Amino acid sequence: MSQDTPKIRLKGLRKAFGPKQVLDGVDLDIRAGHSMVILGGSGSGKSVTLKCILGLIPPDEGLIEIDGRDVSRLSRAEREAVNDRIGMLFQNGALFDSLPVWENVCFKLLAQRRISRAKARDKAAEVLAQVGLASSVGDLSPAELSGGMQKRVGLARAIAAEPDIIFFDEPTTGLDPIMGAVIDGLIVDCVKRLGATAVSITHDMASARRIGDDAAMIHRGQIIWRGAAASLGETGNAMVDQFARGEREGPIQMELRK
Ligand SMILES: Nc1ncnc2c1ncn2[C@@H]1O[C@H](COP(=O)(O)OP(=O)(O)OP(=O)(O)O)[C@@H](O)[C@H]1O
Repeated sequence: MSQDTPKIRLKGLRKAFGPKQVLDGVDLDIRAGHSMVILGGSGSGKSVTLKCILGLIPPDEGLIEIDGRDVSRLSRAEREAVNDRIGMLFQNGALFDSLPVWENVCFKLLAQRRISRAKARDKAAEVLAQVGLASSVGDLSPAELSGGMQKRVGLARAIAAEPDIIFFDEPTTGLDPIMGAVIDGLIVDCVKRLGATAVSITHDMASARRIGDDAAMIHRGQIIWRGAAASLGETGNAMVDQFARGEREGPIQMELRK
């Protein structure tokens, strides 16, 4: 594998649900060790793209490569081995209320018997510290935590198994702006510490600029732009700039009026 091989490559990805062509030839390279933010309107296919990469939805056509290897048609066992190297922070935290925080954090490691229960408590404390939480939080139930703390625990769980790819689904949704910025800072720190490749979906432009190196916009089932996340709002692409600035008037609205 050459140094230039993208960590993730999507080529000609197509997916329809009934008559609805959701992905219509998505091409996207995600650079190893970089953070990519995927933007797009509601229902544009961001989550479907993520689910295709995770192997949760089979694409109708196209290639999904991780480290240069096509992963779109793997056996279940092969797929699980790929997903072992992927961490995920879900939009709603998706913590198990029936388990204490420490078991949530080490869930994957425990399920795969990569760690004993005794060691998992120490491991959870270590990872909780990385997201700014005291080890005592490990003994609480997720239901006892604020939304911001739940996100931190979700982040701790996403990084505990030291994945080399991490997906972030709307990481700041539902948080106040300051907590959103705190979570973004933690995401950047954790991703850097692991040297991981990050892929995020977000509607929050401040967050996109903070956590992204690269950004790409999906529209009508295709990637219509990619560039530096820092340039969002001033990319020179009328659609992307309208979206990033949240303006009512512009090419995207004109299309809706048709
Ligand atoms: N399992 C499914 N069965 C049928 N249609 C689906 C399925 N999953 C997604 N869709 C449709 O695919 C389209 C894209 O959905 P997707 O969840 O990827 O949007 P999104 O870009 O993530 O939107 P949002 O920003 O609102 O979360 C939507 O019209 C949705 O209804």
